[in-house]
Amino acid sequence: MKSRAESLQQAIAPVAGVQAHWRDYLALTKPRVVVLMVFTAIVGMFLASPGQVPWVALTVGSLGIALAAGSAAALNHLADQRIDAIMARTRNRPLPTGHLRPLQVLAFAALLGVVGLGMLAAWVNPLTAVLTFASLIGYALVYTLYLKRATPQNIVIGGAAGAAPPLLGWTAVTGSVDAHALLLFLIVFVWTPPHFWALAIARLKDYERADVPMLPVVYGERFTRWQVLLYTVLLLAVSLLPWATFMGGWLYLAAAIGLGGWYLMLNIRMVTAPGPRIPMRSFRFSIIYLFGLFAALLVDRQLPVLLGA
Ligand code: HEM
Ligand SMILES: CC(C)=CCC/C(C)=C/CC/C(C)=C/COP(=O)(O)OP(=O)(O)O
Repeated sequence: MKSRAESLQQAIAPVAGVQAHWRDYLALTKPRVVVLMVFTAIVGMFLASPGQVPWVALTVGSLGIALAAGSAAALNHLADQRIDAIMARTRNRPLPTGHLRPLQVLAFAALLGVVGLGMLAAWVNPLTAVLTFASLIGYALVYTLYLKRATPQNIVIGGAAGAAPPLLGWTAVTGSVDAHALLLFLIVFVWTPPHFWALAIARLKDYERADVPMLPVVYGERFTRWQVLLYTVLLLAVSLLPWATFMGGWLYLAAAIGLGGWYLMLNIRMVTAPGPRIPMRSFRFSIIYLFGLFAALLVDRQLPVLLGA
């Protein structure tokens, strides 16, 4: 019979012959996703600030949000290890390959979560800490453990967690929720379904094999392609609201129309051209689109400063 210490030692030791590497820990945090999220948070901070962005919000706020999001992503790896081991796209992740053990992942997620939320509570403000905690729970528990396995609308509802960062950036500066902050949240919220469903179409076989009820698995590929197009039209309309409400100027409007027009054309081809090529292109472009749209908001706001006016 093993002692508790031996069992614990076995749970946190790497699988024989497989060395855990710092890259495995980095992979747990879904770094590229978190980078884009933090970028949207930083844009939220700039738009919330009438003058200079407060230094503490910018540095501690961004780091705290990044650590909390990384913690949520690590918990997603932990909860999804069975699914991840089945899908070709995810089977090389640190848990399915045995590079890391569940207890190591749990300890790492707890560390990131406590440090990130602690930083926000201590140096930013309680509202930002509470909303960030809600996003962490929303993604790691509500989306991953429940919605993802329960309903094809999983990412529509669960998308609220991923859409939170611009709102979190805003509250980090002002300490309160504002209609403009909710508008930034709405843009990412409406962007999420076409972002993800394009990938789900391209990786349909993976989701079927893992028995995850993603929209194309339950309602078929054709229906999902139309849903992607529908949300893209809605996104184009919603993306004009920052201009209509004077949060963005003409430069932003041009970017919203240009990027939105391109995304719309691509997703029209989504319903006219069969095969996985357009869905994969649409998924990749969704990332360029969101980055470009938020970059345009930032440049538009900072233009007078950049031009020295
Ligand atoms: C519930 C909402 C979301 C779902 C279900 C979702 C789903 C996914 C999936 C499955 C991938 C592929 C990951 C991989 O192959 O490793 C991905 C990639 C990505 N997502 Fe999302 N996403 C969501 C929200 C977001 C948000 C809010 C952002 C940023 C603001 C974002 C940014 C990205 C980026 C940058 C990538 C590319 C990552 C890479 O190349 O490694 N996603 N997303
Ligand atoms: C605190 C805060 C801002 C939290 C947000 C957390 C966060 C990192 C959200 C990311 C959304 C995402 C990549 C979902 C995919 O999960 P999936 O399980 O469907 O995809 P997978 O199959 O690639 O794991």
